[in-house]
Amino acid sequence: MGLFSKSDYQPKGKHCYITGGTQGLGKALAESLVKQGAHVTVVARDVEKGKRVEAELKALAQPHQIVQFISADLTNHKSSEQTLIKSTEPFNGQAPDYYYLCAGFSRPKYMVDSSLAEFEDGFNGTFWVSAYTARAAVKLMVRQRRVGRITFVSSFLGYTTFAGYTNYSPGKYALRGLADSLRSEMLLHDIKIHIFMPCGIQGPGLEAENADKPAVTHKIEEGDTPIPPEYSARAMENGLRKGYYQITDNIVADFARLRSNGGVPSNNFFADCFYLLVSSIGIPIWRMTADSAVRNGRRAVLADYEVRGIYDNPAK
Ligand SMILES: NC(=O)C1=CN([C@@H]2O[C@H](COP(=O)(O)OP(=O)(O)OC[C@H]3O[C@@H](n4cnc5c(N)ncnc54)[C@H](OP(=O)(O)O)[C@@H]3O)[C@@H](O)[C@H]2O)C=CC1
Ligand SMILES: CCCCCCCCCCCCCCCC(=O)[C@@H](N)CO
Repeated sequence: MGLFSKSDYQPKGKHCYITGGTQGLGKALAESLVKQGAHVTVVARDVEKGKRVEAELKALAQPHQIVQFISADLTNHKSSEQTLIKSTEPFNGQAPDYYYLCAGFSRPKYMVDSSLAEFEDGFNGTFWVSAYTARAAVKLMVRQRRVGRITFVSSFLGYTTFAGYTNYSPGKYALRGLADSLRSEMLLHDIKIHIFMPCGIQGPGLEAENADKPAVTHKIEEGDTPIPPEYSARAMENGLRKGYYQITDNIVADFARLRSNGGVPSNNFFADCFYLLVSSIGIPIWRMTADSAVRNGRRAVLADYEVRGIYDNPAK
């Protein structure tokens, strides 16, 4: 977007559908959108928290703005579809305009230590939790000949990954595959697709995952300083305003973006050439440090497995 041309990202008066809008990034976004004059639907599971957030958002809104919370588990495709339809009730059945797919969760663990359920929950809670809603949204919008935009939320760990994220990165990488293909298809219908690839975001989600994060995973992440959800939401909306397809929240993520990007549209052609050049040297160096952090953690992990009787025990 040029300095004097108006961005076509204009939440005012739009119906914004925010999954995971009751805390962290999604809640910060909901607040920002309400303040900009949007109608907002927030979706998450916990009813009590949802009602509380709905009241907080209503307090920020003008009387004509619609603010509603709907409780649903979005890892289920039927509830994902029904929830979207339900959100259209105050709008005469018209599909929402802007979608922000923030719902997600993360419980880092070594694969050796994960149950099958934890492994599957990881993928469901990162991929299907957004994919079902995206599918329902494009079908509804196209059927109604509506235009709009869908923003997925992946992660820095959707570009590159390391020990501890076998149940998280696969779904976050998969979201990138989905968004890349959908972006191309939606050129047919003038529906804009974006994907946000943030680094650490402070809040209850991160606190919960840090509570039992493997030491090696912690160590590799030392170089990243989590930012408040409001900053993260602002980075996302800045990218939307500029019309970026892949949106990052810092320069390190831009290095990862250029090193792992499936040939998607550039943000800024010349800046992207620079990021690619620097990352061609920087990323391999970073990978050496990450791998050595894993090797340095080896002794403690193997000793722990010895104590827990993992070795030569078919039941573990
Ligand atoms: N925090 C971080 O460091 C980073 C986070 N991300 C990603 O950004 C997004 C936001 O993260 P963060 O701010 O930490 O979010 P939180 O973990 O704090 O909040 C997650 C939100 O999603 C909702 N949610 C989770 N699972 C479901 C489900 N199955 N159905 C419906 N709603 C669900 C939660 O509500 P409820 O539990 O009531 O359903 C809550 O509102 C996530 O997708 C995360 O993976 C990316 C990079 C870094
Ligand atoms: C030149 C290259 C240098 C690279 C330095 C990189 C340092 C590692 C950053 C790891 C950041 C992880 C953030 C995402 C967290 C996330 O998604 C989880 N919290 C899940 O919720």
